[in-house]
Amino acid sequence: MTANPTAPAVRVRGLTVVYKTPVGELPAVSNVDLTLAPGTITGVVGESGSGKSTLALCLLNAVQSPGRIAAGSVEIDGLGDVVELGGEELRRARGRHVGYVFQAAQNSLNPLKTIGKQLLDLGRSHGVEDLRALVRDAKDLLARMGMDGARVLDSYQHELSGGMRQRVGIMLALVLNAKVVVLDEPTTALDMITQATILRIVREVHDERGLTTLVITHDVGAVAEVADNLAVMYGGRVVEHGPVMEVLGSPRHPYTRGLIRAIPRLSGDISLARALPGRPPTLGTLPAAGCVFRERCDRRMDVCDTVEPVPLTRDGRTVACHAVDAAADVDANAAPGVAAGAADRTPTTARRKEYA
Ligand SMILES: Nc1ncnc2c1ncn2[C@@H]1O[C@H](COP(=O)(O)OP(=O)(O)OP(=O)(O)O)[C@@H](O)[C@H]1O
Repeated sequence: MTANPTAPAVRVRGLTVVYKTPVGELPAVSNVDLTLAPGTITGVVGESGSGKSTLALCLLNAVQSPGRIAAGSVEIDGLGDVVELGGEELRRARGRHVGYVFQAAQNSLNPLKTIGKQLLDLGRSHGVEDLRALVRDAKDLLARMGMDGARVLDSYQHELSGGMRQRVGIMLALVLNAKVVVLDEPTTALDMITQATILRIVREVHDERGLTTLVITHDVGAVAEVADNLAVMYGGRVVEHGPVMEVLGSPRHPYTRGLIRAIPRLSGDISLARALPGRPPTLGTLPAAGCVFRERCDRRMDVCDTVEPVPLTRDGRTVACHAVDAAADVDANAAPGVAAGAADRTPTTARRKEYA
């Protein structure tokens, strides 16, 4: 898996998204920094409500009322800060620059038009001149996903199964040749075998076309198959981010460890799988200060109640956890030749930059 350096980078900085609730606006995504390196696939995992879809919508500046982007930027190479785009510029960017498969894509097709008609509408609305080539490309993508392209294009959505509609959604996200592709739960309506096939095709198309891809999923196992990097979200924060095999192989954040421990095993000792105790926070139950994960954490310290941990990057891995920082400092202090400043625990933005 070699990343394509000509693909666009995506830089999310200080992103905060709030939703209006009866008790005021509350953050679903809080001050998130996340870079998608050019030509890589980044998986985003986390329990329901952790903010994955909200973060992904920001790549298209598509957060809908009662939500809004309250702060931050989403810079995409060749496009600029998407948060600043509006009107016609934004409409053109969607589909052309950023392809998107929405969660429940299988339900988002127009029931009154054939898939082929919707494909042509999409092409025309983006000024595609060679509509024949567009249809050819669509058929090719559908065939790769195991479908009869001509038949599918002649069908209405009710004539297709949920899994077929989901694959149509993936085709529509890829067919305009967008260089940034966001897939929100792309395989939920598919059985296990088809999921694996679709993710393999996503990987192939990603490599062939030199894309930068974000894949949101609940399925930690599936993401290991397809992603280069993994971001773990909890309570609207990215609590850990790094190369997928490293994050899954030696998770540092207690939440990542809990998520991995909770994966049911198909072989070996089934009793080793342990559900993470407690429940993820909702917008209303998110603590106003301190670490959002502390109530469920097995490494909770006093500082976690009052100070929110700042994401620190070491050895290409970003983790937001006081306990991990404390342990790393012990190691750093034990190692000869390490700068004394590494033991400074002051959680400031300046410090974050220094590590990043
Ligand atoms: N339209 C909305 N109005 C109010 N709150 C919302 C709205 N959409 C999302 N939220 C809240 O924002 C938080 C993040 O939701 P989001 O859908 O981004 O999470 P998610 O990780 O994608 O969850 P899932 O895996 O279930 O899709 C949740 O607490 C959710 O209840």
